[in-house]
Amino acid sequence: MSACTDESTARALVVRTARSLFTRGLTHGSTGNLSVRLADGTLLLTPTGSSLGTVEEGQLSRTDVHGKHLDGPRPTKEAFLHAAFYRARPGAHAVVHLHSTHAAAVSCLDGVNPADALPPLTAYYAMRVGKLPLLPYHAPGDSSLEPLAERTARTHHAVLLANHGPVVAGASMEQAADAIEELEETAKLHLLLRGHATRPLTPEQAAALASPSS
Ligand SMILES: O=C(O)[C@@H](O)C(=O)COP(=O)(O)O
Ligand SMILES: [Zn+2]
Repeated sequence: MSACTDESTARALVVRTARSLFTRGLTHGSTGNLSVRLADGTLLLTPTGSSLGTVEEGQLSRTDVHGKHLDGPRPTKEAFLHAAFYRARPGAHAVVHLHSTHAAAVSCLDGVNPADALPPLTAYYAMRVGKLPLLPYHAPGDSSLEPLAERTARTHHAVLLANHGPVVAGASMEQAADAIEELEETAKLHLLLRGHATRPLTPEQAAALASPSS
C-alpha cells in the first residue's frame, strides 16, 4: 500500500490483511479495525460491528481525515483514532487496531510505565515498534481521547490503549501489520518472563536499531 495504490487494490489489501490477522487469532469476534489512506486523502476503514474474518471489499467505509463519514456503511467507532494517526503522521498509509491477547493483557497490568509499556526485549521489537506509550483508559469510541492520541502519534507510530489493545500506523499495510504482530509477540515474551531476571536491550542498543517509521 502506498499513496499511488489504486482503490480496488487497497480494498483487496485491507480484506486480505484483516482475514490473515483474524484467522491467526490476532483478534477475535468483531474486535479490531483496519484502515488505509488513499491517494486522494480519504480513508477506507472496516465498518463498525464487522468481523475481520468476514468483512468484504465492497463493505468498507470511507471518511475524510477528520473522521467525517463520506460513504459506505458506518465506519468503526475508532474512526476518530485512525484519523488522528493519519493527521499526525503524513507518511502513514495504514492503521491497525487489534485486541491481540498478550498486548491486551499487558494493557491491563498495574504499574505499566505510561511512557513505554514494553521493554525492548529483542532487536526485532526495537526495529519494528520502539517506544510504546500507554494511553489512559477511555471507553471504545470515546473521541475525547482524540487530542492526546494525535499528539502522541506525532512522535510514536505505535500506542497501547489501557485495558483495551494496541494501535499501530505504518507507511504500508504490510509495515503496520508486521509491527503490530511483533508488538503482540513481545507482549507474550514479557508475560512469559515475568518473575525471571531479564536483560532487555540497553537504551543505547535499542536506539541504534530504531527506524524512522512512518
Ligand atoms: O473495542 C472496541 O469496541 C473497538 O475498539 C473495536 O475493536 C471494534 O469496534 P468497531 O470497529 O466499531 O466494530
Ligand atoms: Zn478495540
